[in-house]
Amino acid sequence: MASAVRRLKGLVAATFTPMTTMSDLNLPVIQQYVDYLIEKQNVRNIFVNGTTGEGMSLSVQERKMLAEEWVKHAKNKMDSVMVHVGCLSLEDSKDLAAHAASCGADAISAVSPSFIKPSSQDALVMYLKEVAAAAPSLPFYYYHIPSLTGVRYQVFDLMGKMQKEIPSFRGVKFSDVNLMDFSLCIHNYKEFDLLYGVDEQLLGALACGAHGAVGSTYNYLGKTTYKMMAAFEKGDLLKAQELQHTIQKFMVYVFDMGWGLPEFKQIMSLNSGIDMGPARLPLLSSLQPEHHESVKSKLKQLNPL
Ligand SMILES: CC(=O)N[C@H](C=O)[C@@H](O)[C@H](O)[C@H](O)CO
Ligand SMILES: CC(=O)C(=O)O
Repeated sequence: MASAVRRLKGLVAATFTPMTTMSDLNLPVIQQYVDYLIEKQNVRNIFVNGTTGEGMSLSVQERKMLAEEWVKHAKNKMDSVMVHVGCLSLEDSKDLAAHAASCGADAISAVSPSFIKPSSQDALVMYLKEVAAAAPSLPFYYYHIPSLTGVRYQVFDLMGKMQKEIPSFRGVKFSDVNLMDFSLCIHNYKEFDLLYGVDEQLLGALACGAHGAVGSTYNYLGKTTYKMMAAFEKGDLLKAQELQHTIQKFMVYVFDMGWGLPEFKQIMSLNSGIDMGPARLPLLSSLQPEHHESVKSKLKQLNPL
C-alpha cells in the first residue's frame, strides 16, 4: 500500500540563529533569511535550533521564540520546518516538542542526551519515545550525531526499536561518516526518511540512496549542492564528483584555518549579506577582516549569486 505520508526530500538548511552584537536573539532578520534561502539557494526546508542554530546554548524560552518566528515566516513559503527539541533535560525536550506542535512546525527531531548518556539502546529509545509522545501528531526524526553526543549506537540497530516503539517515527538525520550503517538503514527500512548530515561527503550518501540532506553548508552552498545532486540523478557521475570535490576544497580551506561555528556564522553573513551576529557562547572568532575577500571570492566561484 502506498504511504500517504509526505516524504521529506532534497536539501534542508540547518539554520544559524541570528543574534545582535550583544548575543541576544535578532528575530527580525528571520523573514529576510527565509526569503534568501528560497531565492538564492533554492532551499525549501529548514532544521531549526540544531547544532548550527546553537540550540543547546539557548534557553527554552529562546528556542520557543525562534521556533515560532521560523514557522511564521516559512509557513506558506517553504515545504517544511523541522524543529530540534533535544535537550539534556527530558522535561525541557517534552515542553519544546509540545510547543513545536502548537506553533505549527511540520516535524520534530531530537539528539540523545549526552552528559548522562543512555545506558543501552533500549534506554535511548524509551527516552526518544517520551519526547515524541509530547507531540504525537508530528513526524519524529532521531538526530544521530555521535561526534558531538558521544552516543554511538548503530542506527541500523535502533531503527527497528524506534519503528516498534514510536508511532510518529519517520526517519533519521544521520550526521556520521559510517556509510555502511546509513546504507543498512536505507535498505532495510525503506518507508523511512534517511537524511544525510555530513555535507562534505553527501555524494557517497547519495550513492547509498539518501533521500535528502540536512546541513549547515546548504545555507550558502545550497545551489551548488543541488547541481551536484542533479548531475548524480542524471547519471553524470564525473560532474557530480567534480562538484563534490569543489565543495570539499572549500571545506578543507575552512578546516585548515581551524574554523568552526563562530566562523561559519560569519561565512554565512559574508555570503548572504544578512548579519548573523556572533555565536552565543563567548567563543572568539578567528575570521578576521583580512579573510573576508578570500572567503567571499571562494564562495562566489562556488555558488555565484
Ligand atoms: C557537526 C556539524 O555541525 N554537523 C553538521 C550537521 O550535522 C554539518 O552540516 C556540518 O556543519 C558540515 O558538514 C560541515 O562540516
Ligand atoms: C548541521 C545540522 O544538521 C545541525 O546544525 O543540526
